[in-house]
Amino acid sequence: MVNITKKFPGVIANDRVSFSVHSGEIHALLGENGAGKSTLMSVLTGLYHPDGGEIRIDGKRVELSSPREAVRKGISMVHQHFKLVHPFTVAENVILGLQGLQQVYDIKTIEEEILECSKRYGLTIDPKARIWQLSVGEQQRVEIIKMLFRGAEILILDEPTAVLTPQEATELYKNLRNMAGQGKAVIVISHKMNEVMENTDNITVLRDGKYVGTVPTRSTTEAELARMMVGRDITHTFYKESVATQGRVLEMRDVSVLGDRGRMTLKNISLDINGGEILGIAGVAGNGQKDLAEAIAGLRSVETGKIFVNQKDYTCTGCRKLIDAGVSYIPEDRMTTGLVPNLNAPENVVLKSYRKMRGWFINWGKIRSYTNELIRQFEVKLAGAHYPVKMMSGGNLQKLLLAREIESNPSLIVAVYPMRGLDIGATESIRKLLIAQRASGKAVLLISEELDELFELSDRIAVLHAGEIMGIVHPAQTTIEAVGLMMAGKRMECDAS
Ligand SMILES: Nc1ncnc2c1ncn2[C@@H]1O[C@H](COP(=O)(O)OP(=O)(O)OP(=O)(O)O)[C@@H](O)[C@H]1O
Repeated sequence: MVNITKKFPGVIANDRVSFSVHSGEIHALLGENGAGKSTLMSVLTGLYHPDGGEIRIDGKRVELSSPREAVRKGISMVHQHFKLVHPFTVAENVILGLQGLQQVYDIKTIEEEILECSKRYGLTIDPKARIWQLSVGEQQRVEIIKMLFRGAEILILDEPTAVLTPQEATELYKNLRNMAGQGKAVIVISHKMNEVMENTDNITVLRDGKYVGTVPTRSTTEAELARMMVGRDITHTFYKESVATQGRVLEMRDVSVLGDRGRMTLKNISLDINGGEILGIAGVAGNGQKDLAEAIAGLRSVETGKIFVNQKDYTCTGCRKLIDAGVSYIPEDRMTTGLVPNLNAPENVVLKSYRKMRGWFINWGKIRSYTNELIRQFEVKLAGAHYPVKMMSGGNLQKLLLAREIESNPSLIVAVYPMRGLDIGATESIRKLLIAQRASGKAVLLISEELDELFELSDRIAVLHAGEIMGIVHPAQTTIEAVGLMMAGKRMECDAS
């Protein structure tokens, strides 16, 4: 890609960016939220037409006028949000969108070819399984197989490990290395420095829509990369001082909850959080974390048991009452539960509080200046104040959501993977924000897959496995390995609840 420029109203998302990738390598694309990584890859996959610059494959200039054209030229991408049809089988999903629809596909042959492909690249999958039956890691394999089936030579993955367990992430990189070994060019967008350092060959850094440089992974350091990304040193400066805990803010007693498929996904959960305390929830994704957060936020009804907030019973009262009781909720799914994609930033900011405004009409002037203040304080980059938030970059969306929830002065913050998709600078500031909330007497429930993060931030950690709490531990009195065993189903005998 040579001197690629892509402009959106008010933003130059890519400003004469050049980028090359070679067959046989895994190449990381790094940059802060909003640096222009996804835009550059959207240009490469034919989704956006660049305003300037050119793309060459094997030295020859090409026009990628549509995603289909890019696929034809051997370029495919796995997006952060998978594009699979859940009631269909793996094989049916692989066929969807294949070229030459006039051709009749024999599903048996396709299934055999999928098995062959999965063996060749180590991507174990059952071609007959339906997507909804698969774990997130398996769904990602289907997306990769789809790319390979379309003859991809350049494979792009946007934050591929954000939704994976540490074991799945290791497995994924093993597979990607295998593909690179067979001559593919692999591009990975990632915010996880250690993962990039361990698994890639070269790293290209973008900053504010501009190309900063490309460095071989083995001759760089995390500190150098951080400098390239943000233009200054990033230091881990936050200090978690001890805070005298205050009254009990959340209390759950023997709570059981039904999941979407009618199974009990939370079984007899009892836990509590005091003001001035962060309770971490550890566990492999899909072990009841989502339902736990939804039950506390009032989005999922409780089958048995009780939920108290500030000593008042809020069992099954619904989410409005819980918002009024001071429960903030940062959901995993920021685009459908957290924000309304087609509304702009001020409209999203006021969504939960407009009812409390005085008078008959909404005071948009006041809301806009409040939004501007949030944007300044949380360093959110907007696509434009009047644009729907769906046009913002993933990390900036997350920051906007966090800004709304934290600034509503809650007594309890339920944060589900709040650092997911955030760059190092933003991760650091969100960590500091959570610590500051704790210092000001708020109770925080922090759900995360990153054990390091949970150990650093939490006062206590509850480990969820198959919808049950395996134990509650103090980070200073346990090890990551012990928590890992509990995540796999080992029950802790004496706990810190
Ligand atoms: N469709 C669009 N319309 C208007 N502006 C856009 C659009 N897509 C991206 N932008 C803007 O372009 C800039 C670059 O966004 P992009 O999504 O490429 O960043 P990114 O590096 O991928 O960020 P993240 O790490 O947060 O995903 C941002 O300022 C974003 O708001």
